[in-house]
Amino acid sequence: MTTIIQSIEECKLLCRSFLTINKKIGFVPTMGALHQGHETLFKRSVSENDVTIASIFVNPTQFNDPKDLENYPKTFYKDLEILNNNSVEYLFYPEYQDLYPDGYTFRVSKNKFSKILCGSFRPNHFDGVLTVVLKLLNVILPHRAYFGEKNYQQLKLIEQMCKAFFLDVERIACPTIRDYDGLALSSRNILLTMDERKQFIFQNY
Ligand SMILES: Nc1ncnc2c1ncn2[C@@H]1O[C@H](COP(=O)(O)OP(=O)(O)OP(=O)(O)O)[C@@H](O)[C@H]1O
Ligand SMILES: CC(C)(CO)[C@@H](O)C(=O)[O-]
Ligand code: BAL
Repeated sequence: MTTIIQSIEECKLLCRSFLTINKKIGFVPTMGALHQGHETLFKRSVSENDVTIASIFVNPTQFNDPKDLENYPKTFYKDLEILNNNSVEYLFYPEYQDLYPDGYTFRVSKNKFSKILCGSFRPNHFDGVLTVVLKLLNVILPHRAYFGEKNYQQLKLIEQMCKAFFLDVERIACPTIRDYDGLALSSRNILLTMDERKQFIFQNY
């Protein structure tokens, strides 16, 4: 059974207790609405570590469009079933106030590479991503953290941040899992109309 942890303090205590007995922690950060793409990250972490912790947190600071944040799919009970079925031991499920006691006055800011590609049409998106990932890594102190290659720019920026701040975590890049028609699996796909879906498949190739 996956155990849900909401408090930062409880999560820190638990993770540090694993470290003192030399247990390797694998961490898979997500925004929920889990699918088979996420499942490959869970499976890999479970097979490579003593304990796996997933997080679900729809991080408001990485959304530049309030409608996108409002419409982001939420499927908590199905997510819990997926975590259980994949033998993920812990779900870290914090609230905004817990993760941002400073009200986002402190942040990780990356110039240059965060401003191009995806970052050019989602202003400040990657500052929000990097800030929340740094917070989560500091709470959990995992040996390994798992990220999808689907979000390639995100993956590269997280790798650069870990190097810049001397974080010990090993970053594991996982291949993109696609749907029957070739479209990369994505939590937001359930919001697409058939026409939008066809257009995205076309853009994929
Ligand atoms: N199809 C996929 N294959 C492999 N990894 C994936 C896939 N989709 C997402 N991931 C990875 O899972 C992690 C959590 O991603 P997230 O919860 O944002 O889901 P998402 O499907 O990318 O959602 P969105 O609709 O926001 O793009 C990220 O590291 C992401 O790269
Ligand atoms: C890494 C992440 C969990 C940070 O909110 C998010 O950007 C995601 O799910 O890709
Ligand atoms: N998986 C990417 C996170 C985002 O779109 O905000």
